Amino acid sequence: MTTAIIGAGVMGETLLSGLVRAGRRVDNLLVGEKRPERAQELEERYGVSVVSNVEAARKADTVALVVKPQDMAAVLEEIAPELRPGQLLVSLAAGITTSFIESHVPEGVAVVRVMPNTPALVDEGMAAISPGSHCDEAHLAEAESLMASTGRVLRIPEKQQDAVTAISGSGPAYIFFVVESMIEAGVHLGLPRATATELVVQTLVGSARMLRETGTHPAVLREQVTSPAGTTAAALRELEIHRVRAAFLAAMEAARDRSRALAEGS
Ligand SMILES: NC(=O)C1=CN([C@@H]2O[C@H](COP(=O)(O)OP(=O)(O)OC[C@H]3O[C@@H](n4cnc5c(N)ncnc54)[C@H](O)[C@@H]3O)[C@@H](O)[C@H]2O)C=CC1
Ligand SMILES: O=C(O)[C@@H]1CCC=N1
Repeated sequence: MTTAIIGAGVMGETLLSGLVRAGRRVDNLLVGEKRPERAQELEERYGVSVVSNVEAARKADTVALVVKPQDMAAVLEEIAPELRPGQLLVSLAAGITTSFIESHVPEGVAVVRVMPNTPALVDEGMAAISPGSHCDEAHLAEAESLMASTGRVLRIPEKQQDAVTAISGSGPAYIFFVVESMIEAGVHLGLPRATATELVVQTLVGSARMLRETGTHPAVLREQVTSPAGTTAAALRELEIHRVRAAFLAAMEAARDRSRALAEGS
């Protein structure tokens, strides 16, 4: 089975590196990438063949589309003449619907929409997948196995994809923003930057493992840290005064709305 990745930027390389780590032979992988210097970098780093999009589409059983949503129509128009019924297109682009892709390719080409995230780079990715209308169980299983090489995979109805994009697709950026803010706060409180960074990163990793390994509700875990009239209660009161919970809700609604707008080409 040959897999092609068209668009090898941040997310395309994340997928490529995951497939290589998972033991996929590079002679079963092809890459289509517009920027020549980037193509050369990937050939040197992975020993993978970078070919034209047309050749990638002709030779591959599965084609992963990892270009920006705004570039999707042009790529589909370019590769459509090479595509055949039964072939699988896996789109990782935010906002782009399976019906949009199906309307640009020959009848019978199977389409799966995926929302991945960058922790896939360390095999801790979260991907949500949804089938298009010509997609059978084998196609969905193939997309699932592609994404399982870099983390967890959830099957979801496509109508949930914009919300998923707002939560787990963009999610790592919110976490990194919180981490950055806590490190800066540590520096303001007089800690050396390296000390603040180690404290925050280990606190994040430890808290994440507690959530996963205990299965306890986050509110309960938070209460366990919050001593009566203690330091944590003082800090949490400030977060509530500054409406941080409401800000998270507004931020994720904005991301969901942006994902919907990308579907309309804006
Ligand atoms: N970066 C992230 O955290 C996530 C990104 N995505 C989705 O992944 C897709 C790619 O995003 P990034 O990797 O962040 O963007 P990027 O800009 O890093 O990568 C896009 C790549 O596509 C290439 N490209 C553009 N037009 C092309 C064409 N006609 N033929 C071949 N290659 C072409 C560009 O040269 C670039 O290397 C987007 O649709 C985005 O919505 C989804 C989830 C998370
Ligand atoms: O910001 C974006 O549009 C992409 C999709 C999800 C994460 N990054």
